[in-house]
Amino acid sequence: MASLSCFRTLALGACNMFHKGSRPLVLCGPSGSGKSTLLKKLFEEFPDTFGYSVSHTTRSPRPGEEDGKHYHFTTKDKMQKQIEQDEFLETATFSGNMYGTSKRAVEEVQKAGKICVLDVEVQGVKQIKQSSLDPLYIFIKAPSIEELEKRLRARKTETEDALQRRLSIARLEIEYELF
Ligand SMILES: Nc1ncnc2c1ncn2[C@@H]1O[C@H](COP(=O)(O)OP(=O)(O)OP(=O)(O)O)[C@@H](O)[C@H]1O
Repeated sequence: MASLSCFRTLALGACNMFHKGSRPLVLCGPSGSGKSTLLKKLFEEFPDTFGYSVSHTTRSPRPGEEDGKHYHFTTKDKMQKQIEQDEFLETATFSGNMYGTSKRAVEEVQKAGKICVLDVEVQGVKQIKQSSLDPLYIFIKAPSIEELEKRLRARKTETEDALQRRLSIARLEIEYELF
């Protein structure tokens, strides 16, 4: 995959050039652009260099998902309180569930001596830009909306409704260059 070597070079190069301490990387791009695919390969290839921050969510765990590993599973009340206490870098609501990245989740990766990588939606990017995190941003560009649709259909993870929702958000993100 050509884009993987570009991404690898960019991620490592950016960290070598700018990195003092452990400056996080924020990865963003439309649904289907390949963020998870690239991250999976990056973590496989450099397990000691990069670490993923564990997000919070108020949705129920799916079979096989472990608390603290895949997500920090929490309640709306608890998460709301933590947001009020300024413990989150970014939060979003999707399909009635809250999601977010806590400051502590990033610090835990940094304490382990790794560069923290965050995979966030456009709303999250806007919030992170207002925070003190000061990360490096990597935008994964989509080849075309048609290609995104083809990839998301082939991934077979979405219902038709969810797929259409993702595509209309992607279309707006691309048209208005929201990133
Ligand atoms: N460069 C590529 N060329 C072709 N197919 C790809 C490429 N990158 C990823 N894919 C495929 O496209 C689908 C979407 O990729 P992926 O899940 O990584 O996207 P994503 O950006 O993380 O999406 P989301 O934001 O919805 O989680 C996957 O089935 C993946 O195998």
